[in-house]
Amino acid sequence: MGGKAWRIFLPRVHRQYPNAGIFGKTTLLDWLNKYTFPLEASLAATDKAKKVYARCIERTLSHGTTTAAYYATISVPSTNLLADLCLSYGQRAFIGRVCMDTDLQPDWYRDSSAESALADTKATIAHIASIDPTHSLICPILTPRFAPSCSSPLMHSLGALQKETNLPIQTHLSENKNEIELVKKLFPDAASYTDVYDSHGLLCPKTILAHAVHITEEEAALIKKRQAKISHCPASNSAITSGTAKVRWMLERGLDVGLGTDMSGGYSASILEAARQALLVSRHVAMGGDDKAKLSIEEVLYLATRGGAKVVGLEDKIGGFEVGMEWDAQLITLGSVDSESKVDKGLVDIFGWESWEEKIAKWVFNGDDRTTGAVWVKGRLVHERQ
Ligand SMILES: O=c1[nH]c(=O)c2nc[nH]c2[nH]1
Repeated sequence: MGGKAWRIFLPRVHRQYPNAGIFGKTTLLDWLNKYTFPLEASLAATDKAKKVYARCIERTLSHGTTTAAYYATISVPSTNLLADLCLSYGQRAFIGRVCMDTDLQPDWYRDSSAESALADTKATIAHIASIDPTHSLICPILTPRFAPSCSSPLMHSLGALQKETNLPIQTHLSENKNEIELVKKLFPDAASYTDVYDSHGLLCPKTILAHAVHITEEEAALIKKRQAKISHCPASNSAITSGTAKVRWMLERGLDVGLGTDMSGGYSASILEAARQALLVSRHVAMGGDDKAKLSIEEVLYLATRGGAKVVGLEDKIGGFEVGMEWDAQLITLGSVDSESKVDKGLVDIFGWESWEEKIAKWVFNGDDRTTGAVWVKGRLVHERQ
């Protein structure tokens, strides 16, 4: 496979990158309080944020991630810094200044009001307009963290801003059962968790809903009707014990699904790892009695490439090799075992008798950043393995 190129996208990353792998036995709500809010708050210090974000971008590029949707933090300077860094490294990115104004989060890490959250969101939008006016590489993304984090006025104002600007939106949906119970308590009049977003004008074709592990038939129908998109985050869903999302079930209902690493709920910066985990989680769903739930290698690679491109609304530009698309690609190099059984430097042992499909399968299960030789975004070489 050396000399061939393959594309990979990453529709979702968090700013909690330094916590990758640190989650203990927590689940979503205690994980947020114990690990996530303290780290995010600390990134208001721009020298620390610079170190963290630069490494995160280098790391995701080294794994072949040409496009990322980032949840930054509530801090405008450090969110703007993330946008600057993505632009200078050449990574295509959606940059979200996180909105969260309720007392779910501690007073030392939350927006002081819906008005200030909106004003700070606009400040980041203005900054990105100043560095990339046509959003050719960097685009703002409206980011209400999740329903329990946001007051109704804040969600309404972000819904109105979306209508005014046509910018994309990202948020979390139905990740964990305790979270769903909390949403029911906080929004007793809503028909469902998904309906909370819909009734605030936040569900549209440009909405990326992360997780959606426990959505009901009615919620799937509403997501389909609004043409909102789903980011499946299998590593995170397992790591913080959220549940097994039923991706086959989503696809059968015509939903658009891509993959997310969701660091640091997820432990890895690699979208290839997310593809692997999506395949394995689908087998856990199958073990629950639905054998057709299993996803194939082709299907998880679709989710990681064209699926992800559609989730971020760039399916006409990236995700495939059609004439007229932009050159976002990675070069993948496998190993080879020679006749004396000496192994070359490659990571994946190819003996020479494997079919093309078998080589791809070996790569999916055994590859990592060492098999990513080079990465291009919009034709620019943004990573080369030394
Ligand atoms: O995976 C997640 N990461 C987060 O930061 C978050 N916040 C709310 N819900 C969340 N889920």
